[in-house]
Amino acid sequence: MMRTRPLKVALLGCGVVGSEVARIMTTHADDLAARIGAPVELAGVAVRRPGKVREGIPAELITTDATALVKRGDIDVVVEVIGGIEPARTLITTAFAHGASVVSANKALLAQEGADLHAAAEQHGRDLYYEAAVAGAIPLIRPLRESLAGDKVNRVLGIVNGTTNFILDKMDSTGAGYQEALDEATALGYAEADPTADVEGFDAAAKAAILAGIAFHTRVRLDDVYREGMTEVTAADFVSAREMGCTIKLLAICERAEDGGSVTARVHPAMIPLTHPLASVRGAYNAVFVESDAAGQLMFYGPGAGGSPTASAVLGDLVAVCRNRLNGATGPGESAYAALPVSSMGEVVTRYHISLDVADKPGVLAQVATVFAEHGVSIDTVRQQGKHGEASLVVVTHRASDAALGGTVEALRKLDTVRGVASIMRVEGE
Ligand SMILES: NC(=O)C1=CN([C@@H]2O[C@H](COP(=O)(O)OP(=O)(O)OC[C@H]3O[C@@H](n4cnc5c(N)ncnc54)[C@H](OP(=O)(O)O)[C@@H]3O)[C@@H](O)[C@H]2O)C=CC1
Ligand SMILES: N[C@@H](CC=O)C(=O)O
Repeated sequence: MMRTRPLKVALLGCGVVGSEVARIMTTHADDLAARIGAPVELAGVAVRRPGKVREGIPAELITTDATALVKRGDIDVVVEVIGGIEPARTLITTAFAHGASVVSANKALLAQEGADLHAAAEQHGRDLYYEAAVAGAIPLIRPLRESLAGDKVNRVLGIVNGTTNFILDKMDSTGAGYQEALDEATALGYAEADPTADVEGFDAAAKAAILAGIAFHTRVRLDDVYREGMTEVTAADFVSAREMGCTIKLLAICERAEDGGSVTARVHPAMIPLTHPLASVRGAYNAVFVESDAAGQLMFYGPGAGGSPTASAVLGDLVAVCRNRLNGATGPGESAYAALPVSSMGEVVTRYHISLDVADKPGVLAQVATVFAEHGVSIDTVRQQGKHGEASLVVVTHRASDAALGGTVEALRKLDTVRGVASIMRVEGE
C-alpha cells in the first residue's frame, strides 16, 4: 500500500549530476513513488550561487545554507553531489546525526574517509550508499557487495575514468592533441571540477581504493593506491602500442596476492592487446573486469561519466535507501573484516615495454641485455632502429616485478651508450 506522507530529500549540489537528479526526481515522480511505496519530495537544494537559473527547480527550494538544510530534522535522505572533502564530509556526518540517510557520488571523499563515514552511518542506524561514485551508471558497488558476497574476488581490472578514456581514445583514433580532447571532455561534463584529478589519475585511484576495499572485504585508502596519470602519454607511445598489436588505456588494477595474504591497487597507463575487450571501450565509457573463484570472469560496461548516467546510479540508491527507511531497516554496511595488508608497487609482477635512446654502435645491444640479465628480468623481444649514429631500442620483457624493473632502468641510465629512457609502459591484459 502506498504511504501518503512523502519522504523528504535534500539535494546538496545542483551541477552536472545534481541538476539531472532533480530533473529525474520531478519527471519520474510517479514511477519512483510506485517503486518505493511512498512519494519522494525535493525538500531543498543547496548550492553556492543562488542567482543561477536552475530549470525546473522552484526558487523557494534553493538555499546556500547546506548546514541548515541537513539539520532541519525532517529530512529522510540527503543526496550529496557537491564533491570534494569539505564541506561534504561535515554535511554528511551532520545529516546522519539529524536522522537522515545519505546517497553520495563523491569518490574522493569515500576513498579518503569511507571508514569513518560508514562508522558514523552505523552509529546513527542510517544508510550510506554510493553506487555513482565508481564508473557512473554501471552497477558495480552493489554487485560486488551483494551479488558476489558468497564468492571470492581475486582481481578487478578496469577503465574507471571517462575523461581520460575519452582523451586517450581521441588521441588514438583521430590524432587529436591532449588539450583539445580534455577541453571537449570538460565541456561534455565528464571532467572533475579540477580536471587534474582525472588526468593525473587521482579520480581513478579513488575508485580503485573503493573497489579494492569492497571486492576484497578489507580497507584500502587512497594513499595505498599506486598512481600514475596519463599526461605523459605521447603520439609516439600510440605508434609503439600499434606495433605491439596494442592500444593504451588508463587502467585501475586491484589484485589479491596468490597466497591470499595481501592485496595491491594501482592506476597507470598500460598497453593492452587490441583483442582484449577493454581495448574497444571508446569515449567516456567505462568497463570493469571482475575475476572470482566461482563465477570466473564478469565484465561490467557502460557510460562512466556525465550528468544523466551518473544520476541514474544516484536515483537507484535513492530508491534503495527510501525502501530501507520504510521497512525500518538499513542495507549492508562496510564489510571490511579481512584486514589484509596492501603491498607496495615493487611487488607487482607484470610485463614492460621500454623504449631507450641509445648510441648506434656495435655492442650496445649486448650491454643492454646484460643489464636486464643481471637484474633477473627476462627479455621477450628486442627491436633496434637506427640512423646517423643514434638509435632507438625497444625491449619488451617477460613478467617481472616492478622492483626488479626499477633496478634495471636505474642501471641502464648509468650506461654511457644509453642516452635516455624515452618511455616505460606496462603491458596488461594478456
Ligand atoms: N560529472 C560526472 O560525470 C560525475 C561526477 N561524480 C561526482 O559527483 C559529484 C558532483 O559532480 P558534478 O555534478 O560534476 O560537479 P559540479 O561542479 O558540476 O557541481 C557541484 C555542485 O555543488 C555545488 N556546491 C559546491 N560547493 C558547495 C557548497 N559549499 N555548498 C553548497 N553547494 C556547493 C555547486 O553549486 P553552484 O551550482 O552554485 O556552483 C554545484 O551545484 C562529485 O563528487 C563528482 O566526483 C561522480 C560520477 C560522475
Ligand atoms: N570525472 C569522472 C567522472 C565520473 O566519475 C570521470 O571522468 O570518470
